[in-house]
Amino acid sequence: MSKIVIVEHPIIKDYLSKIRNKETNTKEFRNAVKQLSVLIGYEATRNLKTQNIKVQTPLCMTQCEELVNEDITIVPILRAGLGMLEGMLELLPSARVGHIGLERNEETLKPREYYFKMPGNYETMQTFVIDPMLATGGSAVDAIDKIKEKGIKNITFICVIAAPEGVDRLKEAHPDINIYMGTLDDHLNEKGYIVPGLGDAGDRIFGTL
Ligand SMILES: O=P(O)(O)OC[C@H]1O[C@H](OP(=O)(O)OP(=O)(O)O)[C@H](O)[C@@H]1O
Ligand SMILES: O=c1cc[nH]c(=O)[nH]1
Ligand SMILES: [Mg+2]
Repeated sequence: MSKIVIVEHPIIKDYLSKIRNKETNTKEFRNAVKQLSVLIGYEATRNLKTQNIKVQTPLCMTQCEELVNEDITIVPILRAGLGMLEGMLELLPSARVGHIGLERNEETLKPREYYFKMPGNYETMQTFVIDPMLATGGSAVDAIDKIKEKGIKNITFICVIAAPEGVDRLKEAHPDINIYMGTLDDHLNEKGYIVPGLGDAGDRIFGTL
């Protein structure tokens, strides 16, 4: 069963109000998405393994914990997922990066794949798939289908805003995937946009309005 986590925090709420606001410019929008990625990603990486190490402080030897050097890959769904990459790499600076290019057809709302590149060691790899928006869920389901085809099993999906329709579709298609989000919105409109949402995340991150 999928674990569905809405990461509740006053700083997340504050950044969400910035990205929802249609007056927020590209620079501020990009920065807010990056900060949200760090805050949501922090929670999504809570179960990473640590190992004991001894550290000499200026006063004495002490027992500490460091991250186990696991094979971690962050997978942004292009384009908008790229807006979350910098924040995730701040948390996991040694992670590798895979890319999946998907674009929703405005009429059918079905995603079209135009790029796919994943680093190797699929059996042991732990992946974090990132995309600010989970709307119908079509893009996330397709991206995770493709990742699983490579034999990758350990997958977490992280988004900023999700619609109930997308969460239901993703957890039904991939019940083994945990989903982390900054907020769960109300519904999708007739054009497949999340309401209240923020509009088109890719356009707002890259200034292609
Ligand atoms: O859940 P879904 O209904 O599939 O919608 C969500 C997808 O739509 C957006 O990407 P878009 O297709 O606009 O591409 P872009 O990132 O290049 O703007 C968003 O970043 C997701 O990938
Ligand atoms: O509201 C939405 C839905 C899909 N993609 C977006 O960027 N925004
Ligand atoms: Mg878009």
